[in-house]
Amino acid sequence: MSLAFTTEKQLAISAVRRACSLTSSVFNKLVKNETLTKGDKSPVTVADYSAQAIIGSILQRAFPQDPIVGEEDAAELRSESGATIRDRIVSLTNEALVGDLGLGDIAEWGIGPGSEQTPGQILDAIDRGNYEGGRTGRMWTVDPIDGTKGFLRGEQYAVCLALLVDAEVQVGVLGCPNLPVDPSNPDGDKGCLFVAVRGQGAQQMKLSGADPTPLSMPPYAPSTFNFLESVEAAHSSHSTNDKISKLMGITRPPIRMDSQAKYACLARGDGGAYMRMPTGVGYREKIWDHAAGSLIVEESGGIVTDSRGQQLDFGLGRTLGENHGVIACIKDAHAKLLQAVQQAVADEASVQSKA
Ligand SMILES: Nc1ncnc2c1ncn2[C@@H]1O[C@H](COP(=O)(O)O)[C@@H](O)[C@H]1OP(=O)(O)O
Ligand SMILES: [Mg+2]
Ligand SMILES: [Mg+2]
Ligand SMILES: [Mg+2]
Repeated sequence: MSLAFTTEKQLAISAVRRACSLTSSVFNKLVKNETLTKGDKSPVTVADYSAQAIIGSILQRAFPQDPIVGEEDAAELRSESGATIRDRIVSLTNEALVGDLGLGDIAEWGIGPGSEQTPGQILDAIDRGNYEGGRTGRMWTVDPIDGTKGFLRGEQYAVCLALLVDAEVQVGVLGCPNLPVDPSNPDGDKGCLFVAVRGQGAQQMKLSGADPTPLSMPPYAPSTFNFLESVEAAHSSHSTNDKISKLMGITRPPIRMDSQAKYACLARGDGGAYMRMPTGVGYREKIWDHAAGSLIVEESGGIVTDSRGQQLDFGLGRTLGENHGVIACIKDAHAKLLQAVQQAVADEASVQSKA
């Protein structure tokens, strides 16, 4: 019997790997005027656009019927002021597309020597990410660089791609170019790829595709349990985590890291929970920030819910809807953690109502 989603899994690995080699090489060459600030004040670089163009272009060739919910769009690049950055993105994308075929790559996906695209095709590949999402059918979701701030600091970031079918994540891939392959040797080789298919487990491999190893989360051990959380205090509430941590009796400090690399690290046994509690500014979490990572954690034996204990709903459109936070955790610690979360949320609400 052939396994479900074999082609989709291989394609997602190939696309993410190609995008990762681009982001790594751009990091070393990035110049100041290659970073723009978007309407919401967040940064976006030529690497974000080019990585989305690569993934969009490969998906277009392999699965032309599948819509894509992607973080970036090409509107700015189509404007007159976007000409310089557009030319750079076109040449970076083509450089990456024509790179030699690697393990599992298929030339029919529009990669390898001779696969150049026109500027118009490259902008269209980025704009394929404009799909609004929804509850039914197949769709991909892509975050070409998750944790752009981490990328710019030379720290953690992730290239993220997931396939959803009827609002359920079926395939998830995270490429983490700056993540140590062996967590016990932080100064050793860097560059990991994490992949999961629903019902088939999760694996870590090197970015080259070599050395696939199954992931399985360790059982709950109170003495080593701690939180993974954002570096940026504006993205999730450090102070709420601190209260939850005290209620749980956790003594180890949190591990701060940008991007969905937190899901990947949790899946391979770091910390014990990835906590993303809202900061109260009305921000809605995006589906591309959680689809791949949540499946990787679930397929490694973990559990992912919001702060009410409910499953994340990927069928609401481009966002996860009203923000009740995200809690990804070792399965047998989840009930205890949820109790502490609800206590902390109730305490915060009562302090606010008295203020
Ligand atoms: N106010 C906010 N609350 C939560 N997440 C945010 C907020 N602003 C931006 N983000 C998103 O958080 C993600 C990074 O998370 P982390 O802090 O865990 O690394 C990015 O996708 C980033 O979006 P963007 O890509 O638009 O910058
Ligand atoms: Mg961004
Ligand atoms: Mg991003
Ligand atoms: Mg993101």
